[in-house]
Amino acid sequence: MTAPLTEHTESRPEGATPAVRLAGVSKMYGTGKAGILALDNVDLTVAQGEFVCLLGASGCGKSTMLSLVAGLDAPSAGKIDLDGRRVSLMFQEPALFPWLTVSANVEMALRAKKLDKRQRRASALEFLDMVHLGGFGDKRPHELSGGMRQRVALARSLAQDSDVLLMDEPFGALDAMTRDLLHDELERIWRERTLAVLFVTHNVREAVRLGDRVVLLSSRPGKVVQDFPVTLARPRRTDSTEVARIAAEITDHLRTEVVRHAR
Ligand SMILES: Nc1ncnc2c1ncn2[C@@H]1O[C@H](COP(=O)(O)OP(=O)(O)OP(=O)(O)O)[C@@H](O)[C@H]1O
Repeated sequence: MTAPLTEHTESRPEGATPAVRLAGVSKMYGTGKAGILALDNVDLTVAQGEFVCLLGASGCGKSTMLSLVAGLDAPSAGKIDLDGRRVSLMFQEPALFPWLTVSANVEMALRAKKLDKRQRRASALEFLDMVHLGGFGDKRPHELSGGMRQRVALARSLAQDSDVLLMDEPFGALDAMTRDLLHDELERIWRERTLAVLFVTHNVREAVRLGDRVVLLSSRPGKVVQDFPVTLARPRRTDSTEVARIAAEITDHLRTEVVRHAR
């Protein structure tokens, strides 16, 4: 096993404003003998403007963590503090309404705002422009490619005006080329809007391509075991030797966690 890149001490930049704080968070599904402890005493902070990628074996509680931060479920113990920030969640499946146009799908996210119909439409088109889908507003989802549909989902997430973007393997179903393009777009938007991003992936290179930090969870119950700061200059390339080198080191640690679970 290679030496750790860093032990698990939080590598968040000093003085940065915390956007998401998990303190001693545990999640138990069910009770008694049949209960499943999905997360165990997790401490994690994501700063505003920080991009954090979460890696871990299948079933270690990554999606559980996102759903707790999104407020879809409550922790069994511990505290999650967002300090009033708005959160949006994006999944591997874009989950668009097939009977609505692309623009109307994004407009759905704008309904909470006090905008009239015309303003909503104009705003939706701006968000579609942001993800390079200007001109596709009147199409239906089935007329778009998988990558374009994920762009619509991203536009819809951004339209929610959130400060925190939670992404659960959002590009997992896409081909490598499309994924690369979406990495570039996501990185640009993240920077422009100073978002805090918590991004779940199984793809170690993707984590190193995107993350300011890569956080490794143990096998179930998920605990933060290591926190790898990635200080490579941006934009990075998934196929660069530097990304590959760091990804290989992190993969060694991930493999140790996966093997521990398999025993
Ligand atoms: N609603 C639920 N009820 C009961 N158990 C659940 C529920 N949601 C998740 N679990 C269990 O909690 C554990 C963590 O699941 P979770 O989906 O968070 O893991 P994950 O790391 O996202 O997995 P994967 O990488 O395979 O998507 C798993 O054992 C799962 O079976």
